[in-house]
Amino acid sequence: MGAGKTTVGKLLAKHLNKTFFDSDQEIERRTGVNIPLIFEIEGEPGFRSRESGVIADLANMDNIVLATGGGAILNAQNREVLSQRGTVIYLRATVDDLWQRTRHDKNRPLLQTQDPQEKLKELFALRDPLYREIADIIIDTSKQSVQNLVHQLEEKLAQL
Ligand SMILES: Nc1ncnc2c1ncn2[C@@H]1O[C@H](COP(=O)(O)OP(=O)(O)O)[C@@H](O)[C@H]1O
Ligand SMILES: O=C(O)C1=C[C@@H](OP(=O)(O)O)[C@@H](O)[C@H](O)C1
Ligand SMILES: [Mg+2]
Repeated sequence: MGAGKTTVGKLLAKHLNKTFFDSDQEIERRTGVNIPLIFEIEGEPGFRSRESGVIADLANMDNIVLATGGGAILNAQNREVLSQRGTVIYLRATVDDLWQRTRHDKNRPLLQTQDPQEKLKELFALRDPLYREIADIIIDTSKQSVQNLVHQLEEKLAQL
């Protein structure tokens, strides 16, 4: 959360002339409600099930850039679908960057806790190895503008 998937993904799609999708936005479009309300009504398991459905559907499409939610990596089926069907980019960020980029946003239910910094630290420890497991490209986003990241990604993609 806060790595820049939605922001960088959207600009990357524009540069590559591909259609952009974001699994969270697609869930919101399909349900007509926002992510916090889905967590409130269905809990994290309900949200994860919707997320897997959306990722499986979108992975059937060609010529797209898909930004997932940060927790999509937790599910083995999602990892399998993403690695089989796509070129997986891991936008790596420090816990401090993630905190700075998410601290004023109330739309991430998992961070609405007493100690969101500790939560980000926990999630990073759990998820970093899983992202590494399927990433084709790993890019460090610290102190880099979104524009700059997109240029670097275009170069790295061309080299694959
Ligand atoms: N490289 C970056 N440098 C500075 N701010 C960034 C960078 N990438 C994203 N942001 C900002 O961080 C916030 C979270 O980005 P977002 O794209 O929603 O991340 P994610 O989808 O991975 O949770 C947004 O306000 C975005 O503008
Ligand atoms: O990391 C997570 O578990 C989540 C990340 C969010 O997406 P972003 O990574 O785009 O913030 C969103 O899917 C939901 O709040 C859960
Ligand atoms: Mg996002």
